[in-house]
Amino acid sequence: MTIHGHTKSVAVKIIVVAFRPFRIPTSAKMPADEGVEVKQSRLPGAGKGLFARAAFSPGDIVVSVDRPLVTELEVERMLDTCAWCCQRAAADPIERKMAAAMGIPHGFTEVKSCTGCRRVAYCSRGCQTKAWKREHKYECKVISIEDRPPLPPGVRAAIKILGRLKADPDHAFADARKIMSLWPAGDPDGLAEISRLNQKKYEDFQVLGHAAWLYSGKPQAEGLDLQTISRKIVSNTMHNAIPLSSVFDGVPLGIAIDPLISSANHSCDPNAVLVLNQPRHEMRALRKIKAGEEIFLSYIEATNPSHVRQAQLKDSYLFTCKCATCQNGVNVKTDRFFGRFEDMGSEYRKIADKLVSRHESKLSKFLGPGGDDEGAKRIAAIEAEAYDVLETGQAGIDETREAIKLCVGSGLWSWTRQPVPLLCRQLATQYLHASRVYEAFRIGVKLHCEILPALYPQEFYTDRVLNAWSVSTLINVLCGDAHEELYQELAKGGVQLRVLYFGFLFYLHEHTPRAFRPDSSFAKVTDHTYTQIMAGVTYSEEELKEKVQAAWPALEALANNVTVSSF
Ligand SMILES: C[S@@+](CC[C@H](N)C(=O)[O-])C[C@H]1O[C@@H](n2cnc3c(N)ncnc32)[C@H](O)[C@@H]1O
Repeated sequence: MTIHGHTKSVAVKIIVVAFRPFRIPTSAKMPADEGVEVKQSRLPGAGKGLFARAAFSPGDIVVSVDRPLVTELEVERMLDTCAWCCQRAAADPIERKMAAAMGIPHGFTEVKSCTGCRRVAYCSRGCQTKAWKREHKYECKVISIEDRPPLPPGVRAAIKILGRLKADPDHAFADARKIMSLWPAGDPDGLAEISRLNQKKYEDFQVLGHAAWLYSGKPQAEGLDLQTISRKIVSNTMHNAIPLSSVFDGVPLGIAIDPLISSANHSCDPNAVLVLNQPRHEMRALRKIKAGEEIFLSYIEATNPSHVRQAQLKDSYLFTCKCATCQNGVNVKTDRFFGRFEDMGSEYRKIADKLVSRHESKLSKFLGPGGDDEGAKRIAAIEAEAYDVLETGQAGIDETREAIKLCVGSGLWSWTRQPVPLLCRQLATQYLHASRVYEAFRIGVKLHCEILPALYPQEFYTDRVLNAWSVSTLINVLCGDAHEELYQELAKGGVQLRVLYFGFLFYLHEHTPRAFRPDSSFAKVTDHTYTQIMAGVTYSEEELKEKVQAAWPALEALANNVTVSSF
């Protein structure tokens, strides 16, 4: 088979949204814990932290846990996702068909609901048995009551832990104590701080904790105050939750909490990242970590400017970040603008003036310290508008595109200063939903060639690998009959899609096992694709690599040509 022919055999229409929202991948792992230890953090007022006992190189697994101590699905996922291994089964028939064609697990996973409660589901007898033995027997009756609304994840976690505590206090208390000892609820100062920062949230969690105890039938266990334990577990589960999302498409699945992974403090310049290999959680080194160094994850998108990060950490996690980056002040890479306000054209100044009044109430959130002159206010107003488009969840293609144009067109934002990269990811997803394959491909290429390498220097970073996978599947679609005309037009301009496909195939083959694991479902899918495609070509890998190298500058030129005026 020739290069020209190869893609026809694997062309599938991609409707699965493979562009994930920009988020730090969130699953951790706890390795055999000899490599790490929990001790007092050097971050002021941050309590304990996770420390390396051995040296790690970039990409090394620092911690790996088969399954976190607690995982709880979102209420919306309880009937289409396995409550034990967290594998989702796509319900939409078209999504299912397409995912199955690509060998992606949510395309062929089947889940069956528990016949006792009909509130949770499992993908296999094995998962159901393990779940029953460990936890479901404690919650099945409690959650089955028909007129009871579905309970939030933190409450369900507390119900299971209370059940285990009642049945086997000696054993279960060790686990419960580990969760309770996490900050903030594990520390009287931490609790006082959260009630000061957000009294309502604090009280809500206390009420939910009490509800979990009541719903569990007011359990008692000798020597234990289960009411207080229930409140602490709900509070700490909600405050320290690691969000779980599906590796292939970023669908939010639920939350996890684990004493080891959850001991890692946050840094805005993390040296490790959490990767979910359902249901295994792994923490991987992003750079060299010396023995004795503290290991940090980022709980949020660390490439946001510092005022946005601080606001997000306060809103979601109720703390003020004391990491080294934040201690150094705001003049860090994430905060730097590309241009100066004085150079902003009059057209953009006028737009910014209008935005100043529209966003008056939230300008302070976007104003850097000491910057409240007219220029700073206009910049803050543009930023407020752009983050609004990102965060409301209501924006359409036009709004997202306009927000990118506003930032980059103003001359102050580069393509790599947030929220522009986040908006690009959003736009790519929106184009995909609208079946605008070529536009999604262009943005994906811009992300691959320019934006993501600048934001995440590690080639094995999961978001880079996932984006490469999206682009490769889009090329596949563009090589199909439906896009023949466009294909020829691109070829005339020097963009040889079928050759470039191999560039992505090789990239994925090399980096997926490192970003995830060789035995992860994602690595299996990319490996299968690689084997299938390579079996059908007459060239050797070396020959193909040479062709890719020669074709690559055309792809880079395409990325470079994605400018505000070409939108
Ligand atoms: C998941 S726990 C991490 C373990 C925690 N330090 C402990 O002692 O249990 C998250 C809590 O740690 C603290 N923390 C984590 N990162 C921090 C940071 N960068 N600055 C200040 N406090 C931090 C906050 O109290 C936060 O609520």
